[in-house]
Amino acid sequence: MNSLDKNKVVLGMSGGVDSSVAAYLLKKQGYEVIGVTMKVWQDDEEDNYEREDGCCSLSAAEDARRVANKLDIPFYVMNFKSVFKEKVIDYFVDEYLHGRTPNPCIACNKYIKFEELLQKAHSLGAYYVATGHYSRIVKDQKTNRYLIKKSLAKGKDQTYAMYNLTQDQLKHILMPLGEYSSKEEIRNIAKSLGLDVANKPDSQEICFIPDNNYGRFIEKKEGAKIIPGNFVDTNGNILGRHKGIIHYTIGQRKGLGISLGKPAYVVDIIPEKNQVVLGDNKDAFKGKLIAKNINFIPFDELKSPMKVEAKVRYSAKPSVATVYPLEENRVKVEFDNPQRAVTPGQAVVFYNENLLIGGGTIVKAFE
Ligand SMILES: Nc1ncnc2c1ncn2[C@@H]1O[C@H](COP(=O)(O)OP(=O)(O)OP(=O)(O)O)[C@@H](O)[C@H]1O
Repeated sequence: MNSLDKNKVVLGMSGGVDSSVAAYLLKKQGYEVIGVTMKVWQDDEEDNYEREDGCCSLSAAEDARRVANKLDIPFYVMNFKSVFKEKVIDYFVDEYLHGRTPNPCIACNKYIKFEELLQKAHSLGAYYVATGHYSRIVKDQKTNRYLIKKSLAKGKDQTYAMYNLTQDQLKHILMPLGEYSSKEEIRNIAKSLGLDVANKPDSQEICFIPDNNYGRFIEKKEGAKIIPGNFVDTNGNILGRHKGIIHYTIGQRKGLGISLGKPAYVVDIIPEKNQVVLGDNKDAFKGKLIAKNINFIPFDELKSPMKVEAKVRYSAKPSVATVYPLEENRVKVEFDNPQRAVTPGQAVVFYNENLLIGGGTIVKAFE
């Protein structure tokens, strides 16, 4: 570790405008920057890097290479396919098969970008790994802990997917975009540098499923295990047939393929019975949840109940709640106002204004 150079950083470059501008900003700050595009997504039969879309397309790597050339920084394409399959894709598929709704970006941040890529950075002698995420990492001078704060760009903040990073990871991460107040500013920097990625659209939610059809993606990989079952009402009465639990998520209304003469919403999924429970919109609201695999950022352990603002999904508004510590690294969260579509498998993430307090994986929601 002693031989790591604190002036050297490996930057994950996805060929988009954010990581391209991050390269420029880091270089301007005096860092020796090494650009890396990770190839992460692989298909069993075909090599999907050849496609024109998705973060790992050939064109994405070529975009990143062109930016690196223009900024005069070394650039490599590295193969992370097998670890990405194990830590992100297999987890993603398995969660759906068990009736939960996973968040692959959280797994990718923890295990790929800030673990595997960080290890690569260290093997190249770099102390830091950097990304174009909208998030701020600051060191608390009093406690010497690394804290995560929301980005200043409203609507772009990506801290939700970082709640489970450790202090050891955080001390090696740089995110130079967090201090900027809008994406527009970042695009303008790219334009002023003459980078042709300046107007590229934002990347979509799941990088390895470019058409967003995750049901088909899982079916193609795990076809045999997807078994149709019953839609039931909240009293357990059978309403009709569903296509397999992987095709549904809590709160879903569209694409149910059943007509009940009134709007119907998925309010629960019972994997043991292979059932999807349909109800009214009001049935999709829950006031309490249990979460596991809890990680806190400003401290190691929660010793007494804490008032926070909590988010139950990436796009949810933070809502006032109390977090109660439980055994086995779990918590109970009680919201002041019930939340819609609290979904097992998704993360609940706690904030105190701009400060990320921590979070965990939702196990169940109730009342
Ligand atoms: N395939 C990849 N290889 C290397 N780094 C990556 C890759 N995909 C994402 N990253 C890094 O993670 C950051 C956040 O990724 P995300 O998918 O949210 O992209 P984004 O916010 O649209 O950024 P960009 O505009 O740089 O694509 C990127 O800015 C980049 O630093």
